[in-house]
Amino acid sequence: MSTRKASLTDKQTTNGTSKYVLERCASINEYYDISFKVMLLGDSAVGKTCVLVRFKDGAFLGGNFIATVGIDFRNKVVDVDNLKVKLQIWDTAGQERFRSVTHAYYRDAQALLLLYDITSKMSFDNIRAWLTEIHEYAQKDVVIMLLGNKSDMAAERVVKTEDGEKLAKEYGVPFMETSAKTGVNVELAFLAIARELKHRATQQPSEPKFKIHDYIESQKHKSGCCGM
Ligand SMILES: Nc1nc2c(ncn2[C@@H]2O[C@H](COP(=O)(O)OP(=O)(O)OP(=O)(O)O)[C@@H](O)[C@H]2O)c(=O)[nH]1
Repeated sequence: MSTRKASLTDKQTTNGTSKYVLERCASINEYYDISFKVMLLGDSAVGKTCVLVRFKDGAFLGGNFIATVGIDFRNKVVDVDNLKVKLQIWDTAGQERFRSVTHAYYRDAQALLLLYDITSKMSFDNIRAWLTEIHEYAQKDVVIMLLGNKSDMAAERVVKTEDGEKLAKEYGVPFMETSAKTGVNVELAFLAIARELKHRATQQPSEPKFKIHDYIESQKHKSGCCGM
């Protein structure tokens, strides 16, 4: 189905190397004002596909693990301050053999959600290597968020919450523990990214700067949730 663009471009800003266009677009199924590309990265089996499906469909993909081949994407439109923000979310294959395919997509992403699995020390240790790749291939001003997934698996946990927090602090990126199984913090992660991107794109110099860390903390406390 084709998307009709109603040529209502209101505003265009440049921010470092990235360019955002505020546009009003419509199709029968989808209506949005502004759109951004978000990529999910991290080792195989950390739960990237499950986090995306939880956010998009509100469901958990349990059962047999089927590894992503190459790259896949899904769209979701969310409301941010009366604007319809479309997130085009690219789910990448974590397996090493697909890296050269996924590298080609980094440059177009405005935000990256980098996942590890709290029950896998190796997936956590590999985060530094992922960040090196990101710095090599992604836009300089890309928004990065670190997520420690599978927070429901308390008995199998091998990565402490504090270690995730510490690493995120070292790289200056926001951090949350999520569970695709229970849904904890999944929506918050995407909404925080949507807000950050929307603010970057539309912010007037007179407006106060959006602070993603503060937003996350305030929303966590509002919903009364924590890492679990
Ligand atoms: N308990 C629990 N299991 C999860 C969670 N997220 C994912 N899983 C399970 O972990 C396995 C891997 O999940 P996927 O989402 O396919 O992993 P992926 O990161 O997309 O893997 P690749 O496609 O190979 O990169 C599946 O068996 C999921 O059911 C979670 O939050 N909690």
